[in-house]
Amino acid sequence: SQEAQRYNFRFVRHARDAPLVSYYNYIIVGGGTAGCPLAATLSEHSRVLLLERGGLPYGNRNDGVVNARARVLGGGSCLNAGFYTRASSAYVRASGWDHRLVNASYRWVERALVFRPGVPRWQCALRQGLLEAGITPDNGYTLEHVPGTKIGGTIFDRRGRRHTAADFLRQAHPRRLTVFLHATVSRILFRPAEGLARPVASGVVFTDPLGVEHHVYLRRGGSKNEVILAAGTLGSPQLLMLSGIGPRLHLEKHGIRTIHDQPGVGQGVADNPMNSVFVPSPIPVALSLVQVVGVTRFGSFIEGVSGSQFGIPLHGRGAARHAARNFGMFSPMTGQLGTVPPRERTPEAMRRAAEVMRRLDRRAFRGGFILEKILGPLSTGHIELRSTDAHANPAVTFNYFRDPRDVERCVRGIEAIERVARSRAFSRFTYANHTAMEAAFRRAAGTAYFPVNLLPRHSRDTRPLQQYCRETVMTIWHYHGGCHVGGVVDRDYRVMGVQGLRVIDSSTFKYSPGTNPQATVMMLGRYMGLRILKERWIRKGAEDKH
Ligand SMILES: Cc1cc2nc3c(=O)[nH]c(=O)nc-3n(C[C@H](O)[C@H](O)[C@H](O)COP(=O)(O)OP(=O)(O)OC[C@H]3O[C@@H](n4cnc5c(N)ncnc54)[C@H](O)[C@@H]3O)c2cc1C
Repeated sequence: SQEAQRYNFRFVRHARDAPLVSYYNYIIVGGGTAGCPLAATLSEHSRVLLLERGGLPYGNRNDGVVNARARVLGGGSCLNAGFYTRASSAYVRASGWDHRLVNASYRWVERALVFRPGVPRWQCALRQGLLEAGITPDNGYTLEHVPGTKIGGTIFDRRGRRHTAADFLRQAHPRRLTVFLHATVSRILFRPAEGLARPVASGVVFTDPLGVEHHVYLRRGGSKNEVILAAGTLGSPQLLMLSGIGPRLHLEKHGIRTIHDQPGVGQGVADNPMNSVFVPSPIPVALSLVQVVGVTRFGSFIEGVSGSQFGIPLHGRGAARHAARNFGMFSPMTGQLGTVPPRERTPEAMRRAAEVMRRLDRRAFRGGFILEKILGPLSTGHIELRSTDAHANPAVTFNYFRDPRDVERCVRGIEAIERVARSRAFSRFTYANHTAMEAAFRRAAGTAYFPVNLLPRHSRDTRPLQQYCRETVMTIWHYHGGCHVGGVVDRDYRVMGVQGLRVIDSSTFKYSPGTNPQATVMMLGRYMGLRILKERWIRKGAEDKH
């Protein structure tokens, strides 16, 4: 695309043009939120290959809880809500990170793609409502994670244009970095270590869209050369297992030869439950994604998105025809709240879903969501292979709300949302006469046909808010874990029990950092890139002296 050309991305190529065999100092699997800053940083001094199964983001306009993950250069940063906010200093301390280097890495990220949002009225009302609801102090605009209410950063610029982790590649060394797109890595290669018990990663195999296998090896002679997985929470544990690193019994079930029996791979994955309340507005509401957050002291973070009728012209000719086909964020076809499961999206299912939506009162689409995400969470699950095909999604179980403390956090979050919705500050965006509005909605074809997840109803809890939390749980797409620090990787993100292999992405987190994770995922890519380069040069200096 023109944009890619403007950025001078001559090092980005299609996998079908890749040689069948090639050699690099670092092979990074996954050009996502962590992989791009990592590749840009490592290319400052070494030959780096970045392999991404998706395509370019530029020029592209377009358990029962339905979820999504990215397949594009830039990863999750290409489809997320764009909110940018750092981890708390307690999180940084607990992670054993170097505070100074963390701050320098956050600043590097922020110089490249973080903006201060222009806050529309609905978000201003949310902010004031949060303060009225007692989520204080008012911290103004800040990227820091602090209790109270604040405006955070965004990766959308003032013109509303999204910037993504792929933008970091503008800072890469253009002759030291090679990126292959549409390159799906199917396994990591190992060679037996001479005289050592631990197997050594020696390269990877990837397939191009024609199904041709390409082998990439680490250059020999450099003991610091490495394969680094940055394939995300679902991708990295999957690839470790496909390569023989994981729970032995599970690998044997799929006929995979065990390279290293590692029971922690795929364990401890978590997805912060998100529950939201749609607040219908008597007046049209401008589109806004997350800009404001209330950081409560009871372990719940409150945010909002508004103007869900985006894509529907509010006035003018063609508005009705357009509205009949487009439900914006609710769209069964494309919207993040589309509730027809991806595999069931047949034309007939889509037609039925659209029909139900068409019967709803148009006013049902005017307003905004106030949502809450819980800290942690304490409920965790696991990832398992479904097959040995690297293109197939693994099976993921998050066990939402298994730990009752998660439910209580949700309940307190929903109570806070109710206070915000009833606040004086929010009054122009809510109906004074709630009962009349509810009756209008009930008449309009019934929202019962409009579930937000595929979970059974009324199964566990009879207390109304607890039940509301369980029944309306969605994802906020902040899933993490599966390759925990201390379980699968050590504090330097090296996979324990093997050599020459690290994992650097959201799969290493035990808890989701800050209120929203992308800032820290990007920071980690830069931070670990700098640390790996430093290790390399210290080592090289020592070797040069001998
Ligand atoms: C809809 C949505 C909304 C969100 N909103 C926000 C928000 O507002 N603020 C925020 O902070 N966070 C948000 N997040 C979360 C945030 O975007 C993620 O936590 C983050 O992107 C995870 O980064 P990652 O590097 O771990 O994985 P990813 O960014 O997903 O990168 C993994 C990459 O690896 C590639 N890959 C996987 N397997 C292979 C393979 N075998 N071979 C080659 N390539 C492979 C994938 O295609 C992908 O590009 C949101 C996420 C989503 C999905």
